[in-house]
This record gives sequence, structure tokens and C-alpha cells, in this order.
Amino acid sequence: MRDSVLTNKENYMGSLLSEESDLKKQSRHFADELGLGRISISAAEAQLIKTLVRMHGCKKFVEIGTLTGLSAQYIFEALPEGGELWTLEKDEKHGAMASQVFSKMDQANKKIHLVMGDAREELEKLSVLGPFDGVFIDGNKAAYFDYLTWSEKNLRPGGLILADNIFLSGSVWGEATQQKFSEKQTKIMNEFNRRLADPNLFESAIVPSYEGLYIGIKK
Ligand SMILES: C[S@@+](CC[C@H](N)C(=O)[O-])C[C@H]1O[C@@H](n2cnc3c(N)ncnc32)[C@H](O)[C@@H]1O
Repeated sequence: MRDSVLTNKENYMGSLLSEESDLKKQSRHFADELGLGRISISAAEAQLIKTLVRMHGCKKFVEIGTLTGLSAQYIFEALPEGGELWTLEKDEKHGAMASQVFSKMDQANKKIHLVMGDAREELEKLSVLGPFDGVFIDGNKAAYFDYLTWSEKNLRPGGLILADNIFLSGSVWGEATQQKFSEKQTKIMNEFNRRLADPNLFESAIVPSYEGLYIGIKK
């Protein structure tokens, strides 16, 4: 995420990772072309997500918010043979770039499906293919609670929920932020965070990264 705001600690963590592949660099390049490089996931966070997906043994995984396909590549790498990733995106330009990247990926033993359209509607259509083993929520911030409601219904018991940007740059605890989040977005994110914190529904933990990454396991 967001080179301009990476701390020395984050830069140090990044320096320990191996260089990203040409295809990942292509996704970053496309995001930069769109002027959205800052909202692409950082290598360190992406590596964390990949490790969690692998550790959890996820085979059928859903990503909400493809952008140019960077996080999707990390998740895809973590899936075992026979694995499938559905990644949802509503913006045509973003989808076209992601599609170019995905067409260059080796899909001989596992598959990646780019699903275009509003995630809330497309998720409902995907339900017939469930239950899924995990979801990465990184789409429309005002729809996070709806994404979670869908996940509760469509993940298997023990399924993995990962969600990025759950601090909304500090607006969830009332800090004024450079990026303007609406009251509605902040309220919904707080409801989302409180629901994931409910120990009757989830085993959960927060990684205090710059934007905050929620990890939940559905009970
Ligand atoms: C933060 S970016 C995703 C970054 C990506 N996961 C990565 O790290 O490489 C959020 C993406 O969600 C998409 N998005 C926003 N609202 C959406 C919606 N209602 N349905 C589907 N996608 C949406 C945006 O167009 C954008 O590409």
C-alpha cells in the first residue's frame, strides 16, 4: 500500500521480501497509470494475506475489489491444485487491466474468475457455488457490512475472513483524515468492526497495519 505513507518499519519489512514478479509489477504499473497506486496493497500485507490463505488451506476463495489484480495474484499463488478464485470488480477500466494480467497467469491447475459488476449483486449470484473457504474484503467501504453478511451465509464453518482498511485512516476512532470518509462510511465500518469482534460469531484479530487488516474465522 501507499508508498508515500510507508513508515521505516514497513519499508524494512518490504526490504526482506523477494522482488515482485514482472506480472505483479504490471498490476502496480496499471494501478499507477490509473492514479491509484496508493490503494494497491503493499507487498508486506499481500504476503501476509497469502500466508494466511495458505495456512488456512483455502481452496475456494472470493476477493471483493480486484483493482488491477495485484492482491488476486498473491491469493491465487496460495491456493492448492484445483483451487478457484473469484475476484469481483465493478469498474470496467480496472477490470480490463486485471483481465490482461490474469490472461498471462498459469491456470493449468487452478482457475481465476474475474466477475464484473456491483459486488453486492454478483455475490448473490455466486452463492450457488458455495460454500467458500475464505473471502478478502477490499471493495466499496460503505458495503463492508453487507459483504460480511454474505460471508456469514456463504463461508463454511471455520472459513477465513480478511478485510483491509478497517481503520478508514483513523476515522473510525474520530480522527480527521486527509482522505474524506463520509459519516455513513464511518458508521458502517464501525458496525462491521463490532460484528467481527463478536466472539459468538467469529474468532478474530486485528493486524495494526497502517490501514488495519481484520482476520476473522467464522464459528
Ligand atoms: C482498494 S481497491 C482493491 C485493491 C486490490 N484488492 C489490490 O490490493 O490489488 C478497491 C476496488 O474495489 C472496486 N469497487 C468499489 N466499489 C465496488 C463495488 N460496489 N463492487 C465491486 N467492486 C467495487 C474499485 O473499483 C477498486 O478497484
